[in-house]
This record gives sequence, structure tokens and C-alpha cells, in this order.
Amino acid sequence: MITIKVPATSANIGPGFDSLGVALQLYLTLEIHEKTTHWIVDHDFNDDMPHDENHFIVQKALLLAPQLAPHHIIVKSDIPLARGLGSSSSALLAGLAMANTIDHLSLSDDAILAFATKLEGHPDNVAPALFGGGISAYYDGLKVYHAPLKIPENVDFVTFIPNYELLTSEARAALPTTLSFKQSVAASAISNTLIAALNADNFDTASSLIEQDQFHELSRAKLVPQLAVIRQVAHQLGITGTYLSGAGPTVVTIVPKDRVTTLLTALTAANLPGNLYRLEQDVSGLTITKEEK
Ligand SMILES: Nc1ncnc2c1ncn2[C@@H]1O[C@H](COP(=O)(O)OP(=O)(O)OP(=O)(O)O)[C@@H](O)[C@H]1O
Ligand SMILES: N[C@@H](CCO)C(=O)O
Repeated sequence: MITIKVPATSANIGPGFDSLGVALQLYLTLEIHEKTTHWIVDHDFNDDMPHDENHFIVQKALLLAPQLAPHHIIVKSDIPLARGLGSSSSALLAGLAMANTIDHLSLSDDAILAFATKLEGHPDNVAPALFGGGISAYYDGLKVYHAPLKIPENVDFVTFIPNYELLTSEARAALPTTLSFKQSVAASAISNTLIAALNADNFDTASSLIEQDQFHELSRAKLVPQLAVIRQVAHQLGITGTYLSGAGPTVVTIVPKDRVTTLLTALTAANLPGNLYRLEQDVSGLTITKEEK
């Protein structure tokens, strides 16, 4: 049996729209069992999700390897669908890694990343899901340029997952079609300075800049009213570092570990419609293990 494990990811980290992301310790696991005459996909999701070759993961694998032999596969996932935790990127990478492994394609990580980014349109979920940790990345249409983003070791990710879905396509439809030159310069300066502050271990500056995005949060805030509420609760405790995770609706606050309980207590009292988690950064990224029978 071959097991492919892929972490969830939280993209944007505030001002890093479509370029920054971090892997988190929630996982999709894909087990590849025996060869079969047609694809058999066991999963715990709703039965509206296909159990045959029409399953998302198989479809993505077939894009990379159209002649891929059918197998019995089992998908298990802690990553909620369409909540801003990169479920589609993790599933996409699992499919590509399955094709690469069982069809012996020997594609490099960078080749897989470029293929995945072409399908996703932006690298901010797929890059950290593949490599683990924080990543900054840019796709020029052919190649993905990427470098590690330094995430402090002494922080956790307080993650509020609302009890409703928000498709990325819907949240992208809310984005502005143009930004003025002045606003573009400010928005990229905020993102650049965030990266520099993280690299300099200056978390006070970083956590403040995380909240100053000018690319996407203003136009998406109406879709996720909990973003403003969580920021306000955190500010009352002197905590900054709250952002819309990916396209939302999940809201993440990056918090020093010694303040996490205080924030979780206050957010629990706010009784928001969804679930709160304390997550840690994943540093391994996608892993593949082979077990001989
Ligand atoms: N494990 C999975 N198995 C099958 N399909 C999946 C799986 N995970 C995601 N998908 C597909 O991806 C869709 C969600 O993708 P979408 O890009 O809207 O959200 P997301 O990836 O969870 O969020 P974001 O990109 O904002 O972080 C699901 O509705 C489903 O079609
Ligand atoms: N950067 C993307 C992440 C979700 O795919 C967005 O915010 O739309």
C-alpha cells in the first residue's frame, strides 16, 4: 500500500494575496490499494461526491497521466471543503502525487508544483502543501518562483471555521477588477514589509501588517462577518494578527502560544456560528510512504 499525506494550508496571510501561504496540521490522506478494473474511491464525504473515476482526485491524476491504471483508493480528510483551508489544493496534489508515483513519472517537486499551480491559477496553497511551512511564491505562467516564509516557532494558528461553505470561485467574484497605482504600491509595500518583519523575527510589526491587506479583504468582508468580530475580540485583548484564510470563510489569528488560551476563551464566549481550533504549522508538506505487504 502507498499512503500520500497532504496538509491543509492557509493562504494570503493578510496582504500576501495569491502569494503567501502556510501549511497547517490538518491532513488529507490518500491510500492506494490494489489495481482494479475500474476506479473505486472510498471516502467519508457526502455520497454526492463520486466513488468512481469522476472523483476529483482521480480526475486530477488523469490530467497528469491519462493512461493511469485504475486502483482502489481510500481518501480520508480532516480538511473541510470550501472553507479557505486549501482542500482543493491538497486533493489536487494528492492526485498528482498518485499519478507520479504509480505511473513512475519521476517528476520533480518543481514540475509537480508548476502543473498544480497551472490548474489552481495561483501557488499560495499548493506550494506550502507540497513543501510544508510558510512559503512565498510567484507564478509567471510557466515556472513557480518560491522561497520559504519564516513563521515564528512560538505561535499557533487560532482558527475559526464557520459552519457554512464559501466556494473560492464565489469569493473571487467579489474581488475588485482594478486597483489604482497608488493603492497597488501601498498593498505590495505592506506585503513586502510583512515578509521582512517575519524574516527579522519582528512579530509585533508582522502581526500588525497581517491586518492591513488592501488587495482582497475589504471586498470579501461582507461575505464573512466573523472577520470583523474576531478582530475586535482579539484587539480588546491586545492581540493582532487576524486575517481571512484563503478565500474564506475561515478566519485565522496567528497568536504567540502564551496568549492562545486567553483568545480561545474570549472567542468561545462570543459564541460564533462555527468551530474553533488551535492549529500548529506543518513543516513536512506532502509525504509518501510505501508499505510492503
Ligand atoms: N478531498 C476532496 N475530495 C474530493 N473533492 C475535493 C476534496 N477537497 C476539495 N475538493 C473539491 O474542491 C472544492 C472546494 O474547493 P475551493 O477551492 O472552493 O475551496 P478550498 O480549496 O477548500 O478553499 P481555499 O482555496 O479558499 O483555501 C470542493 O467543493 C470539491 O469539489
Ligand atoms: N489566494 C486565493 C486563495 C484561495 O484559493 C484567494 O484568496 O482567492
